Amino acid sequence: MRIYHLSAECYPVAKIGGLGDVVGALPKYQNKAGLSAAVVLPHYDRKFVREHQFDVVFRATNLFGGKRTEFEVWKEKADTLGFELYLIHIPGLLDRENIYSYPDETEQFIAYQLAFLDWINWSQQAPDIIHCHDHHSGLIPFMLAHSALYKRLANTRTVFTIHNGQYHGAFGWSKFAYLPEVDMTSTGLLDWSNGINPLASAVRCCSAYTTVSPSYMDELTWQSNGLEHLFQMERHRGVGIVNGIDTQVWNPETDPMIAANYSLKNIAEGKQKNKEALCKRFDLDTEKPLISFIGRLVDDKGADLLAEAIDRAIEQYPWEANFLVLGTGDPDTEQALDVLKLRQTQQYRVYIGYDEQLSHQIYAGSDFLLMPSRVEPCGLNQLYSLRYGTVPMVRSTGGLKDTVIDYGDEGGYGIRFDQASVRDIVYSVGRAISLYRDAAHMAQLRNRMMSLDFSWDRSAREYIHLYERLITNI
Ligand SMILES: Nc1ncnc2c1ncn2[C@@H]1O[C@H](COP(=O)(O)OP(=O)(O)O[C@H]2O[C@H](CO)[C@@H](O)[C@H](O)[C@H]2O)[C@@H](O)[C@H]1O
Repeated sequence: MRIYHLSAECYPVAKIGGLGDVVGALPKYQNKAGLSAAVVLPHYDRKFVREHQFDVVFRATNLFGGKRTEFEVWKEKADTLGFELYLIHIPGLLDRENIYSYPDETEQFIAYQLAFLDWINWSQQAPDIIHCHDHHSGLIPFMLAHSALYKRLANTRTVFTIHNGQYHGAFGWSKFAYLPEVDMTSTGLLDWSNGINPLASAVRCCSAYTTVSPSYMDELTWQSNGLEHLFQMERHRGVGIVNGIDTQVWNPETDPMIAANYSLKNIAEGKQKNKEALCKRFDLDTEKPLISFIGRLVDDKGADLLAEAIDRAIEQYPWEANFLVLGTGDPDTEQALDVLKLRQTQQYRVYIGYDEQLSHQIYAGSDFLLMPSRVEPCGLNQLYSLRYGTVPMVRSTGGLKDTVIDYGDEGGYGIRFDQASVRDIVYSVGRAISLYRDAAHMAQLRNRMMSLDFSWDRSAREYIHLYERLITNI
């Protein structure tokens, strides 16, 4: 079975968040299971691309917004990632460094999707499945189904995975001219609230759509930034599949980015060494429990609550816990967290920026990982923290609800709270401090967490079942 994954991100080529992790891992596990899965990204002028060799496997010219546009498809020569990696290269449009936020982002992603379809259409290779991730490739199901240009691909099925339903990639009808010739009677399938909405269109036109956890499938029906009605109508066509983690990249036993490797056999010693290294770097004492946050500093992650919650927790539990934040995002939140340093000089540290290595060190060296998310389609941080024996402290929402059981419940291992509020966070910090004081209980929980299996093997199989079902329905 041949599958192409289309996405804006893929670790380690281009990653901003969890989307990159998933697209960098799922295809690898699908190939391990006997499929032929490849990833197609826009071309970015980034470190990985500069440091690896590529062949140009296809070159053509198409019409884009009435203009003849040259594009190339590059393939990474050595397949170093465990899957074939293709880049769509369009001079002047898809040859830049950043992944997002250019003023012509809409044109960039439309051009990427068109070039991909033209490539597989003209080179006469119809895959079994095109698996689109988030709105950046959300127009493909529509174009495939409603443009006569792609009739040759009639037997190809499309799967659309929603990693974040808050962002739709919507744009005005004035840009309709960038799309290829389509059946004009079907253009209603592009529209939502008088604009072209790639996410809504993908949900309506794909063969099946998925969310990255079952709970998030339900949440979209009442919280999806204006698409609630659509998700209520289409609910029966959706499947929730919890993300896995790449256990090769995220493995405390072999992870080259952390201070000391450890496994189930020497958890206490391994955690201690990593905590010492991390605390040394940030000038924190190792006696207190270390509660950390890693992530994009946006309201969906509850990042706007952090500064006040940490400030209050330190006031309420003086000298009882240390806090460390790693993140980048909204300027106001960055500033609030930065300014807090001046007020809380002993028990709080922050690193504003993106640092992959530091994130590994924090998963390994912290005692608790805080995730006060308002919205969390799946969440990977809690899965990484479990793998590294760090207790996740999560708000009960989306995938966090599906993957973390409170330590007060049978078989539990994490700390859960109901509201994304300063009060609930501070209360959970109190629970973390009490738990930390009970060394035997902590040791038992660490054992339990590190024995859990959230690898991609299981979730990759669920995607394969879905593909098989779609293919046999042809
Ligand atoms: N400043 C920083 N420095 C270093 N590393 C950083 C970092 N900020 C974030 N990261 C890393 O980025 C990833 C974040 O992944 P998440 O799944 O938690 O969130 P995200 O919202 O990006 O993903 C969306 O897609 C994923 C994948 O489906 C869903 O799990 C999730 O719920 C959804 O919101 C982790 O690997 C984390 O370590």
